[in-house]
Amino acid sequence: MTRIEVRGLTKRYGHDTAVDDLSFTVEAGQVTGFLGPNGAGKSTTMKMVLGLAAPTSGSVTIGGRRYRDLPVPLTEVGALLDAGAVHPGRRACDHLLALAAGAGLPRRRVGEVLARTGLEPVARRRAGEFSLGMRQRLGIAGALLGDPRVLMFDEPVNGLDPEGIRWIRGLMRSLAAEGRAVLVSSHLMNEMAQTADHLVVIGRGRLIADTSVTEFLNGRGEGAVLVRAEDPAAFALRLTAAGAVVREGTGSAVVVSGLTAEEIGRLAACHGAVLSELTPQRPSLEDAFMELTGDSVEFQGVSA
Ligand SMILES: Nc1ncnc2c1ncn2[C@@H]1O[C@H](COP(=O)(O)OP(=O)(O)OP(=O)(O)O)[C@@H](O)[C@H]1O
Repeated sequence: MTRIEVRGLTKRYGHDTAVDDLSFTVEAGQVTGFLGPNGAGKSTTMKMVLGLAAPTSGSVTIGGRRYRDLPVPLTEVGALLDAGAVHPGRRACDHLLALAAGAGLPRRRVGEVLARTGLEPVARRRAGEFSLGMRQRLGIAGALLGDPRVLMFDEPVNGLDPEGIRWIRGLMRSLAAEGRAVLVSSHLMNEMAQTADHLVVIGRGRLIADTSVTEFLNGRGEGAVLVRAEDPAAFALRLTAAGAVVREGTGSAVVVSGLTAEEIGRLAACHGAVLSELTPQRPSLEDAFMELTGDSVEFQGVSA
């Protein structure tokens, strides 16, 4: 099984450390979400996987070999780093034919990847006339050309409409189902939770979390509890006396932290309070992500 292995990877630009002693593995048959705020070092790491940037120290291998030691790289690893990197005057099919010829791949692969990415009807149009979604598909067609076992996509859903996003999600899932190792970067936790099996989270170049999505979702503790009581003011006093922190919610509801839903239910039963709602509020995925990466955000705005 071909996998990407990142070991002690470090990249410094002058005094700045973009990637800091990073180690993780991208397994075959899975979509691994590569998450981090802007400037976390995701693109730099991906460039090092592809030999486009040299590590200051550490190593990264694809199927046990460094990128530069791969005899025909396009057949081992495909990547979409920048969808804009196609000459605007080139027809989509000519762009792919040139890539195929350069890697010694048969011409039939061009037809196959055009079909897989839904670009057949526009194959003879120039890349400069393409929408962002079509350019993304063309970039992905190029990544798939050599039928590689490892695929990397840098922010593939950025700027896409819902249809484009759904298509990319489906494609990632099907590539993983074919046994390929798929690494996808994003700064959106919600997006990754819907697509990925595994998450590698980095901040300021360092590893923050390396976990399955299921583990991550289960590990998020119970947050506050939404409570709707017949007499909210009276029950709020009971809650505060029991050590809870009570905030106003929408309508007559209050948001309670410091007690579990079960404890609040018992308290209500004990005092004969009538509740019409008792709902644990799980912190959103984005909240959980912000909590994880909060200290490593490069530029923080000041809220009013
Ligand atoms: N060629 C370069 N020269 C100097 N600094 C660089 C270079 N490339 C990246 N950096 C710096 O390295 C850090 C990591 O950047 P990188 O683009 O890898 O982050 P990222 O996680 O991909 O961010 P984003 O989500 O914004 O694309 C940033 O502080 C960036 O300014």
